[in-house]
Amino acid sequence: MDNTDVAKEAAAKEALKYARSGYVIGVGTGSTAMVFLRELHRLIINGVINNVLLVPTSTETEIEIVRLGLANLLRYPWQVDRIDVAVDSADEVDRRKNLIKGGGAALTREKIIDYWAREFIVIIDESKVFDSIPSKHPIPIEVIPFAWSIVKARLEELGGTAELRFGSGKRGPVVTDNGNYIIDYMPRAVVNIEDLERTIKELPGVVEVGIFNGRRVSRVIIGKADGSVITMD
Ligand SMILES: O=C(CO)[C@H](O)[C@H](O)COP(=O)(O)O
Repeated sequence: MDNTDVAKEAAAKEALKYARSGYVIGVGTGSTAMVFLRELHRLIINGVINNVLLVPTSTETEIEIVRLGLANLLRYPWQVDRIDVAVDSADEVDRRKNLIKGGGAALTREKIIDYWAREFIVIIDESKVFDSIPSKHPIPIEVIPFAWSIVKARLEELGGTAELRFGSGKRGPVVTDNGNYIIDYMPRAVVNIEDLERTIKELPGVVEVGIFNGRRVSRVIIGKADGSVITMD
C-alpha cells in the first residue's frame, strides 16, 4: 500500500465508528468511499454491525454493493424514510469544511443523500486539504445536455475556464447517472464559495454544483500517511 492508500484506509476505518446497527447508511462514491464500503462489509459479514440498509450515491457504488453480496441491504431513497449517516469523500476541502465534489461525476446524487443525512461524515487523505477552494480541481457542474454550451459561455463570462468533461477511453462527453453532462469550471480569482454556488445554480440548465457547504458537513476525517487521523468538527 502506498501512503495515500494508508491514509484513505485510516480515514475509512475511523468513519466506521459512525455506522451503527439499525442505521440507514448513505454510501458515497469514489476510491475512498469504496474503502469505507469494503470495511463496512467486513463488519456486516462478521456480525459486528447488524440490520443496516445501504443507500448508494451512484450506480458505481450500487454495483459495488451488489458485487460484495450485499444486494439485500441495498435501498433507493424512496424506499427509506431517513438517512442516519452518510459517509463520502471529496476532491478538495477547506478549513471551514466546504467541499469540492464531483470528480467521479456523482455530485447530484451525492448532494441529495449527503445533505439528507442526519450526520454527514467526509473521509479524505491529507492531500485534499487546501486553504482555499477550488485550488487544483475545477468545480464540477452537472448540466442538462441541451444547455451545455450556454452554461459554458455564461461561466466563461464570470471569468476563468469552463470545459465540457470527456471520459477517457470513450468518444463523446461523460454522461452522468442522471443522463446529463459535466462542465468543469475553474474561476480565475479566489472567490466566495457560497456566492459562487448560488450564482451558478441560478443558471438555467444547471442541475447541481459540486460545491458542498461546510455547514452541512458534520465532520471531516483526515487520514495521514502514518495511519493516524485528525478530525475537523
Ligand atoms: O465526489 C466524488 C465523486 O463524484 C468523490 O467523492 C471524489 O471525487 C473523491 O474521490 P476519490 O476518493 O476517488 O479521490
